[in-house]
Amino acid sequence: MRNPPVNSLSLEFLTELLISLEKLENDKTFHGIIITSDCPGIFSAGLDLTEMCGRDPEHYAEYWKAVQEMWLRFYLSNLVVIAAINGVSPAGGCLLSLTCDYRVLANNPKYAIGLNETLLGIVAPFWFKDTLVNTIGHRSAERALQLGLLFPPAEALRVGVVDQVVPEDQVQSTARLVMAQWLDIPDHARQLTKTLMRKPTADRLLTERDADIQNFVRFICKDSIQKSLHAYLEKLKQKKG
Ligand SMILES: CCCCCC/C=C/CC(=O)SCCNC(=O)CCNC(=O)[C@H](O)C(C)(C)COP(=O)(O)OP(=O)(O)OC[C@H]1O[C@@H](n2cnc3c(N)ncnc32)[C@H](O)[C@@H]1OP(=O)(O)O
Repeated sequence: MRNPPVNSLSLEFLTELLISLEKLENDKTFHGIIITSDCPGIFSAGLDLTEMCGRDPEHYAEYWKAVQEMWLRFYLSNLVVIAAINGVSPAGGCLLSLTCDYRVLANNPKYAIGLNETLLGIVAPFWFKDTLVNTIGHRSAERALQLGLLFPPAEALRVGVVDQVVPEDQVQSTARLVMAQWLDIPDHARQLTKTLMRKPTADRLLTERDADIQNFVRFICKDSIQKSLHAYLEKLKQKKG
C-alpha cells in the first residue's frame, strides 16, 4: 500500500485497492497476495477521517459502500491473503488485516493494532465486530471493542489478533514463507473451506447492506459525531506543532 503519509483508506485509495485485487484475482497465474505498507512505520491509519467529516450524506453513503466492498472482497477472496504488518494499524487498518488469512506483525512496540473506534467516540459496526469475534473469540473481542484496545505486538499475539510476531527485518520473508505453506494446500479444498468459514459472516452484511449504509449516514451526520471527529482530526494536526 502506498498512500502517503499514513495509508488512510480514502475513497480513491479503496477504489485502487479493489481494482488491484480484481486484476490479481482475474489473472489465473496468481494464487496469493501479501498486503504490506510502503509508508515507514505505518501499515494503515484506517478509514480516512476526511471522508467522514464535513461532507454531504451522498458522499458518506458512497464512501461507506466502498468500505463495505473492500471488506467483502478481501474477506471472501479466493486468493490466499497474508498481511505483513510493518507499522501501526488502528481501526480500519486493523479491519483490513483481519480480512486476511494470516497476519505477521513486526516486533516494534510502536506498532499497535486494534479496533479503537470507541476512543474516537464512534461505534464499530456489526461486521467489524463479527470479524474480530471470528478471530479472537467473543470475550476478548468484547473487551477489546469496548475499551478500544490497541495491542502492542506481544499482546496482539497473546490475544490472537495476529498469528506471528517476528523481528522487523523478517516480516516480508516470513510472510513469503507462510504463503508457500498455504499454497501447498490443494487450492479448491482451501478455497471451499475459506468460504465455509466466512460466508455466514459475509452474508449478514450482504442482506443488511443498504440498512447498514443508512445507519452509517445517520450516525455520521449527527452534530455530536461530526464535532468529535473534527476535534480528533484537529488533535492529530496539532500534534506536530
Ligand atoms: C455506525 C458506523 C460508525 C462508523 C464506524 C467507522 C469506523 C471507523 C474506523 C476508522 O478507521 S476511523 C480512523 C481511525 N484511525 C486512527 O485513529 C488513527 C489516527 N492517526 C494516528 O493515530 C496517527 O496519524 C498515526 C497513524 C499513528 C501516524 O502518526 P504520525 O505521527 O506518523 O503521523 P501524523 O502526523 O499523526 O499524521 C500525518 C497526517 O495524516 C493525517 N491522518 C492521520 N490519520 C488519518 C486518518 N485516519 N484519516 C485522515 N487523515 C489522517 C494527519 O491528520 C496528518 O495530517 P496533516 O497534519 O499532515 O495534514
